[in-house]
Amino acid sequence: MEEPNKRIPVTILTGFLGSGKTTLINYVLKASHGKRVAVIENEFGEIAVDSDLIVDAGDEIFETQNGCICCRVRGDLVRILHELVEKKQGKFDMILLETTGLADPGPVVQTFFMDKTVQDAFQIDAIVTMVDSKHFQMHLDAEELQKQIAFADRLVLNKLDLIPDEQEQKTLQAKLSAINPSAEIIKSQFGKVPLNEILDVRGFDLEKVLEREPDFMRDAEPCDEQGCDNDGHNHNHNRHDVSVTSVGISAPGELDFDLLNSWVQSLLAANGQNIYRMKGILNVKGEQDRFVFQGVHMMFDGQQDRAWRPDEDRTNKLVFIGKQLDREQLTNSFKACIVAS
Ligand SMILES: Nc1nc2c(ncn2[C@@H]2O[C@H](COP(=O)(O)OP(=O)(O)OP(=O)(O)O)[C@@H](O)[C@H]2O)c(=O)[nH]1
Repeated sequence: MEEPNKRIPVTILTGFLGSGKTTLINYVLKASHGKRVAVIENEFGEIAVDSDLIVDAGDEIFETQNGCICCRVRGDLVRILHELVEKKQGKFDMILLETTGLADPGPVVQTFFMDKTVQDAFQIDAIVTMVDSKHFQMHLDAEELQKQIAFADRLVLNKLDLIPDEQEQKTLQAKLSAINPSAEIIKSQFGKVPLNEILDVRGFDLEKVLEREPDFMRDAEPCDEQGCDNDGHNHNHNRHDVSVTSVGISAPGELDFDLLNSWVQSLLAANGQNIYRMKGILNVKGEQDRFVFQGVHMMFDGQQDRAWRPDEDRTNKLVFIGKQLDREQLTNSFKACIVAS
């Protein structure tokens, strides 16, 4: 076995839907730390847009198949890690692994201890959990969120611009500490954190996990479900709250900006509580730039991003994640914003 310090550190970045994981990744990629970073992206939604939202900083982005790596596509994570060992050895100093907003970090961690090639090549540096200070209390009954907080070595209390009151910030910190007293809490706005507090911190300790959950590694049993695409490692097919679903829309055409605006307003007024997350890259008529569309519950942000590349496919791509999503209604009402050609 190689020396532990020769193994590539992996930062597992977790956090509920829309908490700011991709924003933090972009901050890390743009910062001057001199490290070569490989990013592994895992998305829950039917259509993947995160890899298109990551800045092009010359780093490599690997996308797992859609579906959560904590269950359905765990084998795909192992495949990517093997590829990194076989073809990319010596090309990266660290890995940032972004899990879906609904991931249970436990099985993701197990993956790093169940395969010899992976175990010899990688070492979990820390589990960093992003917490949306504006919305996390709405989801505290979600088991996924509780596990993300409980597993964290570092908790990044993000979006503090939305909670300016210091007393309120302290109350939020106390709530997090009640769930996980040992994780250090780092305050943040738009993912801006001192990088030496989240990277290369040697914060992960399997012994600590085993103290908390003695059966943690014993849970790893082969799956014998027919048709399962997992490579034999443990996972629970009912791990997620099944009432949370995703609707993806992929539609060519140019959008009328005013119609788009009214559509978003009425959508949020009618369904804001149930739409946990929406995001997309849109083609607005008359614009040379991509329009990036982001929503977390009632908070919506739409802005122009970089220019479309000449050979780029301008198909509108968007995804909704939430409860009681009406696919037909969402798709038809969105398509009504496309300008007739
Ligand atoms: N006001 C405010 N908005 C933020 C902050 N950090 C991120 N956001 C916004 O929150 C939205 C979601 O951010 P992302 O970084 O995409 O969140 P995520 O955790 O990667 O989302 P998923 O991967 O879809 O779960 C975006 O519109 C961001 O611009 C912050 O500190 N303050």
